[in-house]
Amino acid sequence: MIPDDSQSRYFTSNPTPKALSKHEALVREFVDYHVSTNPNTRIALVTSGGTTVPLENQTVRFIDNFSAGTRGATSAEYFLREGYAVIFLHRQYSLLPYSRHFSHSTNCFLDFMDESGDGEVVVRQEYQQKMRRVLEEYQYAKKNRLLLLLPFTTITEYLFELRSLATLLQPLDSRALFYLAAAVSDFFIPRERMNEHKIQSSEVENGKKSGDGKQLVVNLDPVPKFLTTLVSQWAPRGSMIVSFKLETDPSLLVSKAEQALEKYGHDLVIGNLLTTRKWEVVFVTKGGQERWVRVPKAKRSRSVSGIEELVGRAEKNKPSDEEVDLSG
Ligand SMILES: CC(C)(COP(=O)(O)O)[C@@H](O)C(=O)NCCC(=O)N[C@@H](CSSC[C@H](N)C(=O)O)C(=O)O
Repeated sequence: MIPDDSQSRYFTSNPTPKALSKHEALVREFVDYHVSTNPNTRIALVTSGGTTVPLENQTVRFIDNFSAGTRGATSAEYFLREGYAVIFLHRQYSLLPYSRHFSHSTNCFLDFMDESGDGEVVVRQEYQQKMRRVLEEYQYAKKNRLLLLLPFTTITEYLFELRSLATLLQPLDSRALFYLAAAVSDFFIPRERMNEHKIQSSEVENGKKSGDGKQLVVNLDPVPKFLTTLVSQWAPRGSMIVSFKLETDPSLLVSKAEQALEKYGHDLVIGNLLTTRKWEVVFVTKGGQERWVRVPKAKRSRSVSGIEELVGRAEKNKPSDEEVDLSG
């Protein structure tokens, strides 16, 4: 399928991200290393966090979204535990695998530390077991080069990276898996309509930036639908592609997930609602099958990634039918 004009135009009218060539070199080395050390190696490209839409080329203001990267960071840990090597394409400064347990403002690492009797700084007794587990997994991933962290910020950086990384994973065929948990902007300002410099409030006040009143009017275009091209061109033949569908209206979720599956022709859509995303997801597959997966009420303080069942599906095509407890 030839990418439609809007997609081609998107890549030709937006500058290639400065970090792209460095990231491509890192991915080539990562893939070569794992394929040479284990020909059966499986690599998951996990995207995580929210993309921004700049309002000015020299960006002072941008449109962002709510995503903190919990889904992606949590799921990446499960992929690593399942033996995948993981390329973690994430929003810069969003949550990361392993450090997510201790980095957020609600989980500040200093709250896990204390001063021992002889003045040494130590991990408090009640956190020793958890910290040890996370530290061991982190050190194992690092020692075996299983986790490659690549940051993005804007929607443009994300889409350029997604196209390049998918193409670089081609040699892996069915050993590649795409887990698209990033919250991707649906609207953007085309470069030709983008202010170069900071929008001056004085321009808005004297009506230069709006129709009649003193509002700042911003006209956004829809981001071209790249999932089609990812599925039909960029991604390796036989790779498993999982996207997420986010809604706020429960009555839309399953049907929109089914429409996405129909439209893009990939393997699985994991649907989630903004308000309940941390403890329930719905797996929607071809043929309109839907399975809700929920974290039991008693464990809802921890996020759900849905990954065990997903990996089960990836490995065996279908998980067993019983309800699963997926507290992350
Ligand atoms: C972002 C969350 C909700 C996780 O939240 P945190 O744990 O706080 O990070 C994630 O689970 C999710 O739904 N991610 C996907 C959200 C999203 O943008 N989905 C797109 C589909 S994939 S983006 C592809 C693009 N729009 C296209 O169609 O080509 C959509 O709903 O439309």
